[in-house]
Amino acid sequence: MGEAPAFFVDDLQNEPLNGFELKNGTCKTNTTIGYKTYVIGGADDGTLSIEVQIFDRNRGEWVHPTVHGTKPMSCKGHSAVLLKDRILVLKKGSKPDDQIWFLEFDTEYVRQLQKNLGTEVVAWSKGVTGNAEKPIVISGPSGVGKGTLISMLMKEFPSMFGFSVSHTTRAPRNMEKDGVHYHFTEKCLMEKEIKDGKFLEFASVHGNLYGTSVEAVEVVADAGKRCILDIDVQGARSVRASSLEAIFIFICPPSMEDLEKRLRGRGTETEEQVLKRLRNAEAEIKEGKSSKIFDFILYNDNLEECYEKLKKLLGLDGFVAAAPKSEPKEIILPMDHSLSKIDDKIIINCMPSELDKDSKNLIMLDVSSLKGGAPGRTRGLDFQAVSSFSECLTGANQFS
Ligand SMILES: Nc1ncnc2c1ncn2[C@@H]1O[C@H](COP(=O)(O)OP(=O)(O)OP(=O)(O)O)[C@@H](O)[C@H]1O
Ligand SMILES: Nc1nc2c(ncn2[C@@H]2O[C@H](COP(=O)(O)O)[C@@H](O)[C@H]2O)c(=O)[nH]1
Repeated sequence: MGEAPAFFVDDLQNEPLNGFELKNGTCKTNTTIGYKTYVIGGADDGTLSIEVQIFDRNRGEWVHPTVHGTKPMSCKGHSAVLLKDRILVLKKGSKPDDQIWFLEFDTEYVRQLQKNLGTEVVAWSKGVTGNAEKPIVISGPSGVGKGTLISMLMKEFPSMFGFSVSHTTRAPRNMEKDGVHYHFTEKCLMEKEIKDGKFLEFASVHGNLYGTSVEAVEVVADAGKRCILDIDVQGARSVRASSLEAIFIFICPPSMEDLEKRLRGRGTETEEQVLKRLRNAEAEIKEGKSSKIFDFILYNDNLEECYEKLKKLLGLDGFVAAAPKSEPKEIILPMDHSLSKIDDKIIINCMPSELDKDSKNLIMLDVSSLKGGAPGRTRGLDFQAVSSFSECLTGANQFS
């Protein structure tokens, strides 16, 4: 706390409008919520970095918040709009997939962090159009055939599913590739990243640390695919308790003897590791069958039959691959724009030149169905091009 020489207290005490750019050239915006003013932006050193400072009006002093989530890259300026629990930040002159960001100040995630850390916290999350399909969590004892079933699904439906690449501290097996099968990492590094909030879940499994990073799940959804997680029962329990809505499937072996045969047959573990995995399997099967974590239990006796059942419960039996999905809507926000807000709709006035004044010059950004947020993406944004403010209220014209 204390001084923040790059910012101008006088400007703030004159109470400029929310989202107003404080000073030409510095490209900062300020947004006042109660007695706090959130100042977003940075000094113009060629590229404008996006920093966050809070001015506490009661105390008359600056607060340097703990900033979580992935921070937006520098840009040529931005606009800011106050929403219920976050500030919408529109970056100017950025690529379509990098122009909408949210600075969360009162979401569940931020409130929890504030409670744990006892400091002022804000968190960044990137805005994404459209929604992600519910991820699929697949659990079961080691050697039951989870990986085999997932590979079959990914091979038959390559454009539909994507695999969540976990982090692990175990050593790679012969054919395993870093970044494909796992992100192979060091224990101390993974522990630090867990502390930094980068993981959706993690667990100690058979003597090694495994975990699903938030990013691992988000990149699959960014690619328009449905994410599949292959994680143990502890991890499934953590995901069940998280805000991620998913379908939970437990794969059971027909018998312990079959499981042992499969594990030994795979030939990837030492005798000591095989015994450890088999010991853990008994407790996992008990929990998988009895706990309320899983929506479905599948017995993997005959592989083909089990695969057919898996496809059936995912609604894929008799599925004929459809034409590829249309590309997501892409718009580029012009540098020169002004903003208005009507309920959950942000109207971006693109200020057309005289030459193209007949064209639609308003973009409506609908923020009524936002989902998710830090430490992942904020999804559910929708754009429409409109030609008048009254059209924004009816939402008649789809952006094309
Ligand atoms: N229904 C089945 N019948 C016989 N063998 C099977 C069946 N399903 C899988 N297997 C074989 O069992 C072995 C273990 O399968 P897989 O590696 O898919 O297990 P997993 O559950 O992913 O294990 P882990 O959790 O250790 O990664 C493999 O050699 C695989 O070919
Ligand atoms: N909780 C988590 N468990 C995970 C994750 N990734 C894999 N696993 C589970 O670990 C065991 C062993 O896997 P192996 O590749 O060493 O045979 C298996 O049950 C996996 O499901 C994770 O990110 N989190």
